Amino acid sequence: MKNIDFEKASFKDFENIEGMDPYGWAKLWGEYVTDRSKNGQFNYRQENLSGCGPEIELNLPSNPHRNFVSLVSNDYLGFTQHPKVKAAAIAAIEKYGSGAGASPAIGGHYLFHQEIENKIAKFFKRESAIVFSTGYTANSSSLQALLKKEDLAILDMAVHASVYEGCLNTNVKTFLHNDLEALERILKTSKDNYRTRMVIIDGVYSQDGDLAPLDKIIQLTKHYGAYIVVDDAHGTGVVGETGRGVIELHNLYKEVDIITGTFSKTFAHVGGYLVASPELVRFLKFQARQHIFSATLSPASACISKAIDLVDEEPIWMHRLWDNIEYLKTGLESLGLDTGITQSAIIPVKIGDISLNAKICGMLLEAGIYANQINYPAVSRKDARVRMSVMATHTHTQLDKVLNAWEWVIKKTHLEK
Ligand SMILES: Cc1ncc(COP(=O)(O)O)c(C=O)c1O
Repeated sequence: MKNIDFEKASFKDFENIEGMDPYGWAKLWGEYVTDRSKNGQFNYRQENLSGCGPEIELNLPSNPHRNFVSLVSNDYLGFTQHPKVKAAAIAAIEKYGSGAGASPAIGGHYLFHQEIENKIAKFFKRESAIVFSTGYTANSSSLQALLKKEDLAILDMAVHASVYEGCLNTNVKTFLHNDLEALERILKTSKDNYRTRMVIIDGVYSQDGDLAPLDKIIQLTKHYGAYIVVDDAHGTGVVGETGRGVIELHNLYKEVDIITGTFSKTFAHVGGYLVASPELVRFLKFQARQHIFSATLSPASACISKAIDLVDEEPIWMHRLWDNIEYLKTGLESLGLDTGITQSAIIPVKIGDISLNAKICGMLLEAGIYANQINYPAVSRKDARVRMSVMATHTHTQLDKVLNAWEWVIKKTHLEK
C-alpha cells in the first residue's frame, strides 16, 4: 500500500488508490489514535452511568459536574427511553428468555426475527430483508459474501469502516466524497474489467451530516451498468417526509439494489439489516458467514419492531427532532459558528486545529456539555471539529445550555467564523 504520512496527508491522498488494502487505512488510523490517546489528546470512552438520553450522568472524577447534556447519541428519535419500546423488550424476554441460543440457520431464527425482517423490508417498500447482530456486520459480512476477486467495489471514501472491511476480498477504488466526476471516471474506465461493479455510498454522512446526491449517483450507476448499495444508518428516521432517509427524498426505493442500515440509532437497540431482492437475501442467508455461524438478535431485540412502528405511529418525534435541529443550528450560527453543510441531525462545528478542538471539547465538558471531538485522520487536518448529534427529546432548555456554553467558549478562545 502507498506510504501515507498521516500528519501531512489530506483525504485526496486516499483517492482512488488502485489495489488499496482497505484495512490499511483502519490500521493506520488505529495506531494514530492510540498514539494520541497516550498523550491525552483524544477524549474518548467517557464512562456513562445512566444510559442513553438527552441528559446523562458521566463518571469524570476531575469534573465538577455529574450530569451533562449529551450530544453524542445516535438515538435520534429518543426511542431507547420510549415506554412502548422498553415494554416490548421486557415482554419478549418474558416470552422467549434472555438469549436466542443458536445462530439463525440452526435453531436461532425466531418469530420475532422474522417479524423484524418483514417489517424493515416493508418500511423500505420492498419484499425481503435479512437481519444481522450489528449494523457493522450487515455491511461487512454481506459485502464479503457478494464481492470477490473478479469484482470491483467503488466507494465514496467517506463510507463507514464496515464497508471497507466488507471489501477485503475484492478490488476497491475510492472516489472523493460526493465527487460525481470522479465516480464517473472510475465507472467509465473500469467497464470491461470486472464481473460485477458495485458503488457503495452512505445516505447521510456521519462527519458532516451531509447527504449523498442519490438521484445523480443512480443515473450514473444505471448508465454504466453498476449496482448501487446505500447505507443510510444516519438518515433513517431523520431524513425524508416519513423518515425513510435519502431514498425517500428521491423516491428511489426500487432503484437502489441494496439498502443497509442499523438498529442501533433511530431503531433504539442494536443490530443491522440489509434490504434487497428475495433472491439476494436468500443468497446471503446461506453465504454471509456471520449470519450462518453467529447468533443474531437476542429476544430483547423484539423491541425493534415497536421502534419501527413508532416512526409512523408517532411522527411527533421526527417533528420535534427537526425543531431541535433548526433551533441548535440557528443558535450556533447566530453566535458566528460555522455548521457546514449538514442537512441532518449531525451538527459539526469546524474548529480546524486539533489542539484547539481538544481544548474546546474539554471546555464544553467543564460547562456540562458532552460533545464528540472529531480529529484528523477521521477528518482531514483542517477539518477538526466538534460534532453534536441532536435528539428529538432534547428540551430547548438543554439546547440553551449548549448555546450558553458555546458563547462562553467563544469569549475565552476568540473563536469566530
Ligand atoms: C454509516 C454507518 N454504517 C454502519 C454503522 C455500524 O452500525 P452499528 O454500530 O450498529 O454496528 C455505523 C455506526 O456508527 C455507521 O455510522
